[in-house]
Amino acid sequence: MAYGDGLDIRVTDSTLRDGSHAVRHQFTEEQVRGVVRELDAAGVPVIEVTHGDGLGGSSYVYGRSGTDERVLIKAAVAEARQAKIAALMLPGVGTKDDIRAVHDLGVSVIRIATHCSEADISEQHFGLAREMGLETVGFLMLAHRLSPEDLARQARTMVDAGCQCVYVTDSAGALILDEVTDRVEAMIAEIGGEAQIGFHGHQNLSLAVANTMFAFRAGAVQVDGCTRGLGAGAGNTPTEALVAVCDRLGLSTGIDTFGMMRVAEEVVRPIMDRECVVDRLSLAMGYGGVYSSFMGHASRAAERYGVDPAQILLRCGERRLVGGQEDQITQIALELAEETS
Ligand SMILES: C[C@H](O)CC(=O)C(=O)O
Ligand SMILES: [Mn+2]
Repeated sequence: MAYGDGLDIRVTDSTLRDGSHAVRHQFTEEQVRGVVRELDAAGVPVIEVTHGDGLGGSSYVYGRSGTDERVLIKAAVAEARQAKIAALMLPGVGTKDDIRAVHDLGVSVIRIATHCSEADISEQHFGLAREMGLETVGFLMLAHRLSPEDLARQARTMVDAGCQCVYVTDSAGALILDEVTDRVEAMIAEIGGEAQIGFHGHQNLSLAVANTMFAFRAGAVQVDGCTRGLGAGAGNTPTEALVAVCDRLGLSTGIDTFGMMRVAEEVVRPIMDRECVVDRLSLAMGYGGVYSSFMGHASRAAERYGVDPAQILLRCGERRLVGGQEDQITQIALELAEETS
């Protein structure tokens, strides 16, 4: 299966959205301009720019943005010559007014994300986005928590509402190879022919590139990466490594392999606080199936209450917490502090 438009796979680079988690939502306008300019020149077809938790995410609970995301989005649109600019929104965090506003700023792809079992909360947003002529993508987050068949049923809800591509979103970096294949295949059986399938990977179990290739082989034609892996938790599928693998396999992404390597090293690495790595914490998250963006919150709560961040994260996994329940991380830290006092 191929994406079309001469591409086998269409890559969306989410450095300036998922990477926002890893820099505590402090991207500056200058950084966004620089990264967009270079990714665009390397041929990246879609670049996502938003607060890490999507439109409207700047808040006490999720973390305040250093620069208003609309300023960043406007700057990204101004810099892009060929790339489409995408924005992510989570119904309830953002609203339909946010979709209208970023459409007016020049965003052309809207990606609407829900927990994997809650697709129905996205219906009105897909409807509005299609009426406005936006390209639509759906994210079924923490996709490891549902069976392939149940996930496919959720994908059906999104497609019926107007979604043109549904992503298997491995928010915890918890899926392992065939588990990706099974989910993509189940979605193809349910919505193939009506919509495309995508895959968004995290690196917690060191499988992001391999999982992405398993997704492609099963029929996914849109995939995500973050340059230098800059993203939540252990980071995301590194775009430059993904592009190099596709190149070696003769799959066209439209992206310049060596250009991407340069952007990763010379443009993105210098704006990172630290490398995104598979360490004790991020690996425990992949193992325990914990939402990647909980890592920063857990580290801060652990420091504040003098408890082990890995224990916080493992408890988040046991309780099957989902995005939006970040306040419970503090609650768990307090419980652990009480248990050990
Ligand atoms: C809002 C989340 O960070 C979306 C995402 O990238 C994921 O679930 O993974
Ligand atoms: Mn992610």
